[in-house]
Amino acid sequence: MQFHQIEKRFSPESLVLSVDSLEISAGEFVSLVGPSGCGKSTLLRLVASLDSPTQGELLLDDGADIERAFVFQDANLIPWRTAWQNVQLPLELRRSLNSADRQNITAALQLVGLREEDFEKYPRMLSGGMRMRVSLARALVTEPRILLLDEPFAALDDLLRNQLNEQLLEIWQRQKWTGLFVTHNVPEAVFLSQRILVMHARPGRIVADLKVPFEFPRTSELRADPAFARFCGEVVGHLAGVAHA
Ligand SMILES: Nc1ncnc2c1ncn2[C@@H]1O[C@H](COP(=O)(O)OP(=O)(O)OP(=O)(O)O)[C@@H](O)[C@H]1O
Repeated sequence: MQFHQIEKRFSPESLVLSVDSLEISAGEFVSLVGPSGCGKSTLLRLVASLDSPTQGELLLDDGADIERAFVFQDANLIPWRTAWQNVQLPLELRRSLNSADRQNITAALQLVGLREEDFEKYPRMLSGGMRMRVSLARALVTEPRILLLDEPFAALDDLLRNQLNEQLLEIWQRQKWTGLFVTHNVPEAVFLSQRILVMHARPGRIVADLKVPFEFPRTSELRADPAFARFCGEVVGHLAGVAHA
């Protein structure tokens, strides 16, 4: 994925996002961190083609038709559909379901850690963490090559967030989609990513592009490693630089 001289304005006088040059390799896991309003969600929406740049060129590998899926902070499940039926939705919007689709729905729900007894439950019967798992399964069932995640775990407690981070990484290592992950949580960005883009507001732009120096697979022990804390400190330093710039 390549950004060339990208600008996004919602009105002529307000430059919301400006990215001169950025390249993200296929299969890379990249996090975006930065203060509120610096354009993180806008950048994701441009990649998803939910919005278009005012200027510049955004090239996606395999062209504009590349399969993309979005996961938001709110699970956005349909209340009158079961977990299984929610995951079914993006497939049924495209075609009538075949038996391979049915297997894929079950596989996606299992992949995110849902038990079979939960498949037939309605969203109100599921915990916040389980709802987010269903939301993730609904994105994965379309077999995206690019997965866009906008603060998906922000509403969850730390323990659950850590657990979902570990599971998300396992899934990524198996499927190797390109991951773009927005978070305000620096340890989460460090734990998940190969690379962190630190952004600055007004206009939104990338001020640091940091390679995360930890090998995969990553396990929960990494969070207790002093090198992990040091690197988080480095990212926070860049953010603080952003805050005081
Ligand atoms: N549809 C829109 N119309 C007008 N302005 C918009 C629109 N969408 C976003 N903006 C503005 O663009 C800027 C960037 O918004 P964006 O949501 O991308 O920031 P963000 O970094 O994701 O913020 P947060 O961390 O708070 O979610 C903000 O000033 C916002 O008000």
